[in-house]
Amino acid sequence: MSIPRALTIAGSDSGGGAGIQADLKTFQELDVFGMSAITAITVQNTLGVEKVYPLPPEASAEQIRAVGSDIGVDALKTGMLFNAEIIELVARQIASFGWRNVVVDPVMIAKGGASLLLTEAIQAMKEHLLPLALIVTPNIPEAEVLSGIQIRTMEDRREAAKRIAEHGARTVVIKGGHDQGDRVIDLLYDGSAFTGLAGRRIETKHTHGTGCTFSAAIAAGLAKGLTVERAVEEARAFIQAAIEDTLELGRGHGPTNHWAYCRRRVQV
Ligand SMILES: Nc1ncnc2c1ncn2[C@@H]1O[C@H](COP(=O)(O)OP(=O)(O)O)[C@@H](O)[C@H]1O
Ligand SMILES: Cc1ncc(COP(=O)(O)OP(=O)(O)O)c(N)n1
Repeated sequence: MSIPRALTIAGSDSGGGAGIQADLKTFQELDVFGMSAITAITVQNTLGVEKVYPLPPEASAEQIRAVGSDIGVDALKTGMLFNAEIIELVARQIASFGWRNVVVDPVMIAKGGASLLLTEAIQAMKEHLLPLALIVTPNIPEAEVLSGIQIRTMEDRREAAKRIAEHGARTVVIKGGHDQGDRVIDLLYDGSAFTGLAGRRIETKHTHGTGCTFSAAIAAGLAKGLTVERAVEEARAFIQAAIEDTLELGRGHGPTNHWAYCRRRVQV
């Protein structure tokens, strides 16, 4: 039996709730062998990001080459990439391996307001990374930046998804974690049709790393051979359980519970 293998190309979160740490926990919980290429080290806890130390761009590229040429990659996700040089080298590696199951989480700003992507790197993301994406998963502010339009209504959200798809991403999922009201709606656009995936908004401040965890769960599903739609569905179930069964860690925005989804499955 072959073991599904997934790679995360992202930043390290010392607090363990987001970034590489969240991704590897998610891969492990979803029965996928996880590997990492670290792009930056953040000094971070539930109170916010204190400092960012980007690694030399070649360090990211070499980690990708090392695991790709030896262990192999069934699916990958990108997270915090920080600058244009890292984006360009990462995109070059992905293209040279010909990997197709690519999930791009266009991480820009942490919930506490720290910048995780330099403004001048946005163009590089559009130009070099989005054309390689099977799925791109912006939250609402990221979708505004990538599409160049303000999102107020569902119609705006659909228009933004279309514009983001024009950069070459095959599927766009605009996440609804920033929605107001009692529902969150993730909007999926596959280049021709829209699907609104609605769920109950869970009232909690402990949502640190939701976007990282969601995109990692999608990558895990793709690594296991799920379709895009099924991988997104399972990722939604995974993150909802992780938000609901809160861990109450730290004094700020705490991490989600990466054990919750599988523990619930064992109980039923
Ligand atoms: N309070 C919440 N209740 C239910 N689902 C949520 C909540 N916050 C985020 N989500 C879900 O978590 C996933 C990540 O979304 P989001 O928080 O918008 O990403 P990001 O961390 O990039 O801002 C989406 O599937 C979204 O619907
Ligand atoms: C190292 C690192 N990568 C990404 C993020 C942002 O994660 P996200 O899932 O968008 O969650 P919040 O920061 O919005 O809570 C991060 N903080 N650190």
